[in-house]
Amino acid sequence: METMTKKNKMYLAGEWVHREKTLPVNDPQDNRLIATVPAASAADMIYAIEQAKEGFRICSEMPVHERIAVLHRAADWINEKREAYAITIASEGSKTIKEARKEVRRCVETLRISAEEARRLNGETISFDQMPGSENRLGYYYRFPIGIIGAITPFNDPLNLVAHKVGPAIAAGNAIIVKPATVTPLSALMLAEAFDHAGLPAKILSVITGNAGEIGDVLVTHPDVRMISFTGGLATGKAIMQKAGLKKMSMELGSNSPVIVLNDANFDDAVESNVSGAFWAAGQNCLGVQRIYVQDGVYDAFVSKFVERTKKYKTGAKQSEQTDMGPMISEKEAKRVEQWVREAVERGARLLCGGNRNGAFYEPTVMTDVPEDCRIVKEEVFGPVVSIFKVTGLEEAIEKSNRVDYGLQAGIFSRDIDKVFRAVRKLDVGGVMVNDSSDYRIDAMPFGGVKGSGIGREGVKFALQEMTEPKVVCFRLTP
Ligand SMILES: NC(=O)c1ccc[n+]([C@@H]2O[C@H](COP(=O)([O-])OP(=O)(O)OC[C@H]3O[C@@H](n4cnc5c(N)ncnc54)[C@H](O)[C@@H]3O)[C@@H](O)[C@H]2O)c1
Ligand SMILES: O=C[C@H](O)CS(=O)(=O)O
Repeated sequence: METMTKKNKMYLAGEWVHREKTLPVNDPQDNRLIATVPAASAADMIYAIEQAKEGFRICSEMPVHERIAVLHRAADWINEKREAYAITIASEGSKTIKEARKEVRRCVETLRISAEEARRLNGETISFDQMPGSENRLGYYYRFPIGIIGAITPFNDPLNLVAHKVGPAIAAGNAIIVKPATVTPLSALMLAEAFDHAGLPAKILSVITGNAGEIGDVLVTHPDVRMISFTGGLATGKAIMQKAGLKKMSMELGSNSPVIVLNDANFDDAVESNVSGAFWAAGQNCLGVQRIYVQDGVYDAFVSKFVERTKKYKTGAKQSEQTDMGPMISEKEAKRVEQWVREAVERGARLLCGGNRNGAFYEPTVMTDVPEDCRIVKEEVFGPVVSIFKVTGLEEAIEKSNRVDYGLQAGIFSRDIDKVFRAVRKLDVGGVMVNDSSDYRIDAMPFGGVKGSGIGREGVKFALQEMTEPKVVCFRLTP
């Protein structure tokens, strides 16, 4: 399947280049080879960084209106070819074609918001005369781009999460080098195609494919790379931070999202929202619903309805319009989830549906009575498994929600405004979705978490702030 016009090439400082050594890109559904990409060397990454120095000069000197125009042209290109982009996501990754189409729409939105935020990257005047002795001074601060940004991205949203780094970087006037997930590089390369066609000057953007250890370490440790914008697992984030040394860090890491359902919740709404939130992208979603704390007055009815609805969630071939959920990213990951579920069941958990694996496919799975010290409760499952717990009330639900070393987003279903605001204040997370599951995001909102879920925020305006620095300018006027 023709997934991109620049087959078997990577985007190195504005040039499409082959390499003799290549890596396979396989469809996780059947392991079919769909493409090969260059296995870049450490020398390639060093070259990309060298070229990015000139790229940063070029981008930082581009008038803002030119950056805005490039971002909109790239968005236009992707929108015109949206089905090809969706097919690529649904081929190299584990999303269904329906899920992939939504990611492409969001990528277009992310680039357009980046263009808008480029217009709003302003400073402020400063009243220096607030201090005695500074009566004859005036000035301001403005924000300037920080230089070369190293972006490392995960497999599960292989297009939009790359756009969340490339869009703001270019909007702010930086140069950026992307090391996409080794298993899903094609979408990132197609994003580069869009910018190439949009007329982005050479050397500003590179998308370097290859083994993380070899090229990732170079990108992370090189002194001319002034920021690492990482999205991925907690363990990888920690490893990167230890290697990086003194540079800006944006860490969008793992999660283990809780949802609270109180007795007064809109019951059917809570069921529908959390089934979708749990099994979207086969649960390989940092905002995926992993734990649901249901108040005792509606617990039995909720569990029954949730299981009934889960059993109707259709697992199958990703390219079928009737499929709700595809495979996981690999059989290895599906086996890990299978093992975590088995551990829980052996320790007394009740398996109410799912629990079966076929290759990389793992059925949507619901458990109750899961011991709280099981990995599937404490760690990030990153798979299609939900554990439902009965609670006596809001305080118990909040306390148990906060017990894990993650804090990205949570959901709460209730009509009681006082209880909702109590949860908003006390849930130790970066976002609380009220009468939505934890799996709700728009690309303009601040996005990120606390504890093991990361450092800093994405969401375009907030990424732009992280990818720039303030510079103060003060004039002393002669009396
Ligand atoms: N918080 C968020 O916004 C967000 C969004 C999506 C995914 N995630 C998280 O990402 C994880 C799933 O994605 P994944 O499996 O691709 O994560 P991962 O940590 O395995 O890999 C992420 C990226 O890091 C690279 N990498 C791995 N080891 C590296 C190293 N030593 N040096 C440099 N780069 C290295 C990988 O090649 C990949 O490009 C989950 O934990 C999920 O919660 C978080
Ligand atoms: O996997 C985590 C993603 O950031 C969530 S979303 O796809 O951006 O909503």
